[in-house]
Amino acid sequence: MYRVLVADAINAEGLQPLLDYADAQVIEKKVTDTEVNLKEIDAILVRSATKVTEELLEKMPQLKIIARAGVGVDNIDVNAATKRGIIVVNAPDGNTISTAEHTFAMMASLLRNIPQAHASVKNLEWKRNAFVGNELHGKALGIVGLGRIGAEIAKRAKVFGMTVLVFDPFLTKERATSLNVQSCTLDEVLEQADIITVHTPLTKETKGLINETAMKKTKKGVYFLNCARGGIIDEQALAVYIGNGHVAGAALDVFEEEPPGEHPLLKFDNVIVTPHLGASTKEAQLNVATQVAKEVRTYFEDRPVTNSINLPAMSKDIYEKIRPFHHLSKQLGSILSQCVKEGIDELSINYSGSVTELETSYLTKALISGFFKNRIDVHVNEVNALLTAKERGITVGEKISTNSFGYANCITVTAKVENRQFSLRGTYIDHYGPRIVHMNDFNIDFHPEGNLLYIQHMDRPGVIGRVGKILGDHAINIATMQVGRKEIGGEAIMVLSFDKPLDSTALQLLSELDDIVLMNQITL
Ligand SMILES: NC(=O)C1=CN([C@@H]2O[C@H](COP(=O)(O)OP(=O)(O)OC[C@H]3O[C@@H](n4cnc5c(N)ncnc54)[C@H](O)[C@@H]3O)[C@@H](O)[C@H]2O)C=CC1
Ligand SMILES: O=C(O)C(=O)COP(=O)(O)O
Repeated sequence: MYRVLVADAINAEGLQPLLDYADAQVIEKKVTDTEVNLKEIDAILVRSATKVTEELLEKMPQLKIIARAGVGVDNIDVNAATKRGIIVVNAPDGNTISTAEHTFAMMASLLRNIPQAHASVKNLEWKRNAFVGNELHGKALGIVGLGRIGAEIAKRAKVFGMTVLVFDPFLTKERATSLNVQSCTLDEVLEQADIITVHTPLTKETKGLINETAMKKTKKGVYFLNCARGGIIDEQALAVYIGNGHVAGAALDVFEEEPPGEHPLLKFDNVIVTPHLGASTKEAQLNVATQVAKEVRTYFEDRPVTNSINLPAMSKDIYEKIRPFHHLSKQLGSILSQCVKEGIDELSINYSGSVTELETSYLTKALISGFFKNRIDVHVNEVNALLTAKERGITVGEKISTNSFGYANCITVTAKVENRQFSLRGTYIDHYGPRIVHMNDFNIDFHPEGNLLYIQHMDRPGVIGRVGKILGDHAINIATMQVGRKEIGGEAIMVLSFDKPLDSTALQLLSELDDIVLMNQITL
């Protein structure tokens, strides 16, 4: 039974995919609630209120997936989650329209003094001259960050007869042309725009992007909007520039600290505010809740999630194609780990044939996770595989080659240790399954499943017989046996499979046999 903690106010109807799932128990409580046993939680659903810090993650050893019912993941320590192999997903487009509409409503309100006029009339006043505003029509709107929300705002601004100037370092010419916006530098936006609105995520690069130096470059009478994240526009600088009359007004939905408390910006009449309401519509909340509930359920059902922040995205079709190779990669990693017991310096993975058409980086991560399974205490999966290898000083190399050794597809992995290397090659044959076809320079052919014994020995008469006798004496039934050699009388290998693992006495006797060079029991 999976335990899912819904830690923030998430639309109840949207949670239905999880409530309907027999293998999940949904607990709607805050992380600080003493009734919640954080140690048992497998999945957590949050909005922006709950801060998923490294400290919180330490208290949740079972946690497998963090789902953000919204866009911004700045309240989640994604690096700490990744290190622990915890998948982070969000709902990237469920609240785009709501946030764009809210920003537009704020912009119109700001230029027409609607909140101030509303309060005045409610106060039984009728001051028509006090609230003379400005038209949006004909104004230059500067958009910083032309992603999903920025683009929806640009479309609306065009309909209102505004010129749209955009600063987004990742904006392509094609996208700028198709949205009919002018691609600019940040300075051009600052110098030319009448109204500036920010729509980037909050990152190290965007924190304080609009600071005092930036504000100095703006036109006198400029308006600012922040419906993205507190801190992208430096609050102190804004207060100074509103205070000295350079900035005509600001509309803020978000703050560096939420709620902002006694904030200097709240004292200005020309600063209008909402309590982080961008995504707060029935439609958006239903969208984002449904999206993340489905994602978490998908994850529990062992299918690929779509909107992960720390895993490559994969459609259902692609996943079906990659699935057999994913399994083969894990098995290759696991066999390698059981055959090379010492610490390794390098893992090189070579893909050839049809498998190269797939997302091989995902297979590399699967192979590494198979390698670390049962080797280290940390739970390693595709999320933290590369990071774990790096932390342990293992260099990982991935190559694509044209030689597939006569097979339709091939994955070859070589582990380099100080003075030796060990390689393995696997293939997936349709309607037949995964096969290991090459092991440490020997051709072989076996199914990588169950209890196996790998023996490297001298190719001399009687070796196979002596191995058989020891196993027979211990009443051990050999299920399958494959042999391979390079030349007569040289070294050879055998791979045997059994119904159950060998006991230590049989293993000891086998290892003492003359002519046996290397022996490894493999459990898959
Ligand atoms: N007020 C609210 O309730 C809501 C706020 N948001 C905030 O809005 C942000 C944007 O959301 P979306 O448009 O959905 O995200 P998005 O990922 O589609 O767009 C972000 C854009 O910012 C651009 N960008 C990144 N770094 C930049 C930089 N240094 N300078 C200029 N542009 C940069 C990216 O290229 C991208 O085009 C979210 O990260 C979130 O923090 C989102 C939803 C609701
Ligand atoms: O989706 C986002 O990034 C938002 O800021 C919305 O936040 P919320 O879920 O309303 O707390």
